[in-house]
Amino acid sequence: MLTVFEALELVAQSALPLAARSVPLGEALGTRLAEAIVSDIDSPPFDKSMLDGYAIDVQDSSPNRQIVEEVIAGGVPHHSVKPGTTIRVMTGAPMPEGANAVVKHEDTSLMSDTTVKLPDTLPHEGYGIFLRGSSFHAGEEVLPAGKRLRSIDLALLAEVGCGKVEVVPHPRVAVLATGNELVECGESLAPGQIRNSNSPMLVAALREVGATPVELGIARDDPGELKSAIETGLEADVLLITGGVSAGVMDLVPGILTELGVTKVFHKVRMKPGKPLWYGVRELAGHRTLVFGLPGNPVSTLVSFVLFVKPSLTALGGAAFEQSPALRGTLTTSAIHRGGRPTYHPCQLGQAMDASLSVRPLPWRGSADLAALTRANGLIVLPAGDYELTVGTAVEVMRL
Ligand SMILES: Nc1nc2c(c(=O)[nH]1)N[C@H]1C(S)=C(S)[C@@H](COP(=O)(O)OP(=O)(O)OC[C@H]3O[C@@H](n4cnc5c(N)ncnc54)[C@H](O)[C@@H]3O)O[C@H]1N2
Ligand code: MOO
Repeated sequence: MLTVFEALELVAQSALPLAARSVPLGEALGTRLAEAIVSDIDSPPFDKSMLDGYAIDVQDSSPNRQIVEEVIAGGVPHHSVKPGTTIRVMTGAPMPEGANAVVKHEDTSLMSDTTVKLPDTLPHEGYGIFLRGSSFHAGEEVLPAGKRLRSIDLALLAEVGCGKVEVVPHPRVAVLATGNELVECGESLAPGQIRNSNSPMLVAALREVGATPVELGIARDDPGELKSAIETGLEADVLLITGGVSAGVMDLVPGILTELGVTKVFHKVRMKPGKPLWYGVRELAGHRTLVFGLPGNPVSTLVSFVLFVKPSLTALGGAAFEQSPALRGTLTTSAIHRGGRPTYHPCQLGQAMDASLSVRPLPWRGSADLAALTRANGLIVLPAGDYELTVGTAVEVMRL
């Protein structure tokens, strides 16, 4: 059986960036730029007043000035500032010729409708003005290719006129739950039934990492129903199927995937939970779909998602295939491990008195004990073997 590391290496080989495409700015949040962005303008595009007040020449010593014009944001001055005169400007208005500072409105007093008295001490030259091109110039690169776009980056793209941008798009990820025992969460349970908790969890986890979920509902353990749902799912960039990948009589998923042209890369990984994880790839007419058969138990699904799916999605989105960094913390209670598979054990991470990371293993009843995970904010990575770890032992942890 493959180790987690070996399996991750295989996934990384096929999780390659999606083809870049042009998207409207409103859809670009969280994607990575596929091109460097070069400005078509100086920023600001004109010398701009940063205050409501009076545009003056600081060399002019006249205490009172005649107001020859008012310029609002969006307007343009028609006069220049000459000795003994001033132009009233609003924040955002272009500065008139002949002015080299702005006096704040509240530091002045009006003598008449057309005369203003300036303070005894004038501001220094340049005060209250944002000079043309002082942020950047036309022709300058303002955002590099590969940058992940945050809200502030979208503001800059808008400023330089990019209504559409070339990005590596968010992966589309289909989510299919399988199993005769499953009903949707709004339904009451007949004997032997349980509610589908994997789909809402995966859809939300996908949204958290910026992927676009495509919900395919529940497919019964019926070859026809499974095949048709899987065929739809294969149109996405990634297909997540939960359940039906271990060794039971109804575990039909691997066979159907093979029939639909998905090439198996591996089945089973030495880890707990999540051992029956299945991974394959389909290439058809230039479209690649990564297919994860996630073990049905909700905790197994979650751990497999965190370890394998999440880094794949980041790589598809144009970044490196990387797991969130492993951290070191110190056990605050002892922990016992039994078994030949490394275990990802739920824990509560906190801050110790010396500001280091404290790790409290949580009581956990295995891969169907979803409730225990709601109390956890991390996983302890316990290596394979039979041993006991005492309080104070350093352990590897991952944040959830
Ligand atoms: N003979 C063997 N049996 C099992 C093995 C094995 O290696 N040999 N592996 C065990 C492990 S480990 C796991 S994990 C499970 C995984 O099984 P499957 O992926 O085939 O999943 P199912 O059998 O369909 O379901 C397992 C369990 O999870 C529940 N489930 C399924 N889907 C959902 C859902 N959408 N929401 C909530 N719960 C779900 C399902 O009812 C089962 O209880 O196999 C072991 N067996
Ligand atoms: O590996 Mo299974 O996921 O232990 O329950």
